[in-house]
Amino acid sequence: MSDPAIELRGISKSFGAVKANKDIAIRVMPGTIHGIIGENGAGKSTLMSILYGFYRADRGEIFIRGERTDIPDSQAAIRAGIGMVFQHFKLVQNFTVLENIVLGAEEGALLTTSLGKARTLLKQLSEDYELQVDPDARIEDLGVGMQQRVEILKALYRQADILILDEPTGVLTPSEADHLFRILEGLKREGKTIILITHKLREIMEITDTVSVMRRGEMTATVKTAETGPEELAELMVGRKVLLRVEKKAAQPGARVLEIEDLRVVDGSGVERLRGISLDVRAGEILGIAGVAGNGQSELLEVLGGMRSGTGRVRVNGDELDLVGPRADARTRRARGIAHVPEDRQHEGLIMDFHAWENVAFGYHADPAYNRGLLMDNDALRRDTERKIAKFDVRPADCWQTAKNFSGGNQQKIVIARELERDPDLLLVGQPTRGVDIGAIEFIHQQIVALRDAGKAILLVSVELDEILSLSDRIAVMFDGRIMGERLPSQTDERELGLMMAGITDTDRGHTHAEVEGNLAHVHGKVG
Ligand SMILES: Nc1ncnc2c1ncn2[C@@H]1O[C@H](COP(=O)(O)OP(=O)(O)OP(=O)(O)O)[C@@H](O)[C@H]1O
Repeated sequence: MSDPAIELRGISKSFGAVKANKDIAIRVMPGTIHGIIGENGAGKSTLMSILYGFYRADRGEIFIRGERTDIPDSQAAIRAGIGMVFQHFKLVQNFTVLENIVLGAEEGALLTTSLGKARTLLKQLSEDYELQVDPDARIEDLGVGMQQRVEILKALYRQADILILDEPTGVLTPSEADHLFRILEGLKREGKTIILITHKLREIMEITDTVSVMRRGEMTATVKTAETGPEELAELMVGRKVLLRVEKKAAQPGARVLEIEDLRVVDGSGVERLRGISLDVRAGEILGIAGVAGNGQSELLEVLGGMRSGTGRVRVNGDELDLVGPRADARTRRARGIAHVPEDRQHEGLIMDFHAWENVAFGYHADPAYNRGLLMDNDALRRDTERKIAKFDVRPADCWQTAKNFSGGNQQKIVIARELERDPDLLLVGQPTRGVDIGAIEFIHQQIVALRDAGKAILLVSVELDEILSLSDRIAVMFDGRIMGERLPSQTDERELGLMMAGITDTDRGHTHAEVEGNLAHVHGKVG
């Protein structure tokens, strides 16, 4: 039997008191796709960062193709044939594809000669692996799916034969994700080794050969994918049975809480992002907005949350909201009973250098419960944060930890805890479970349903059709700044929603698959 492509022995890494990796052992065989799953904060990204030379392990050894290898930095990882495709791409936005690919891998002083050679090699790689991209396109003009292809090409150009992908499908449309999987299968056939980190068990079942489970810093199990199933994996990850479907009673919709008429938003470059949205959400109801990212869903949440201005009419509990001017801000919205979980937690949901408790305190400054005369009652705020952190199982449960040092999923839990615990009349929630593990997804979904059952109105935006279909009482599909139509979850399916998301309605069915793909590519091209 051949040596493992990667073998880690006894890898440990601590950040202060947090033991992110404890005595990890794993063997990844060449020519296989090896999945790594685990709860938020289990230590997956830390382990991959050690393998890619971003962090140094406190202890332990790395063997690449049977040879003990020291990986002090990412140059050493690249020399060892390891490539990494990040969640947040590291491409230079105003460079072309070709320039990005050669960047850092230039051969000599004469960049022009190497650009010529690079172009030939790039063309070859694109053909071999179904990774077509225009070498002269600027990154800023490409959609996320294309940018990801560039990242993969960049690794292949550097002759990586081990590829690490950290949650690669989080930002992709379903058809882009399918394409990515075909690429990964192709790479595997060529003998490459792939490590795939994902929270989506469906992807693990579909594409991996072997799957390893991390739990609280330890590698707790490695199983053959063919010999397991989603329920068993969920239990291995979380240590208990997890409900993979949302359990909820039929909705009991009451009065209209949110009423929107002809809402329009024009962005900074004069492009109309919302082109006359009309919809309403009742008390005790979840309205899900399905759509490919970039079709106006973000602008909808932002204008309702008081983060950008618009025109049209919006009423909450019968009272008109200002859409421009000083009273169109987030603070006024909060006072009107609106809570907002923004889609982009790192930029809009949290201040990354602030402590957890300070982040949980946002928006509560005017609350008499936390005021002591003219000053904030910080002790009361911290006690309150401790309660919320415990309830939402944020790990580590430390209100003095800075936001940036929590794992991605735990950052999301902090924002969700803050906003859901406001007990709002209207909850605006964007991508509530992005990057969140299945145990936490179950919990967050239960909390959203509980809020609905308490008679609150919920406007949910998600690119995950599963989530939209299982949580929503009604679904509206957005395309190109408009509502394409509404459906009841029981009367539709992923296929119909997928077509509507590509701008195709019942009346113009009969489009070919290529036209739908073309439409989607068009949407992406515009979004960049
Ligand atoms: N630079 C850092 N400083 C302090 N603590 C850190 C740092 N990086 C990670 N941690 C902690 O190490 C633990 C493991 O985090 P890691 O990001 O590896 O988890 P993960 O399994 O990738 O989680 P997720 O699924 O949420 O991305 C967490 O408790 C996290 O808070």
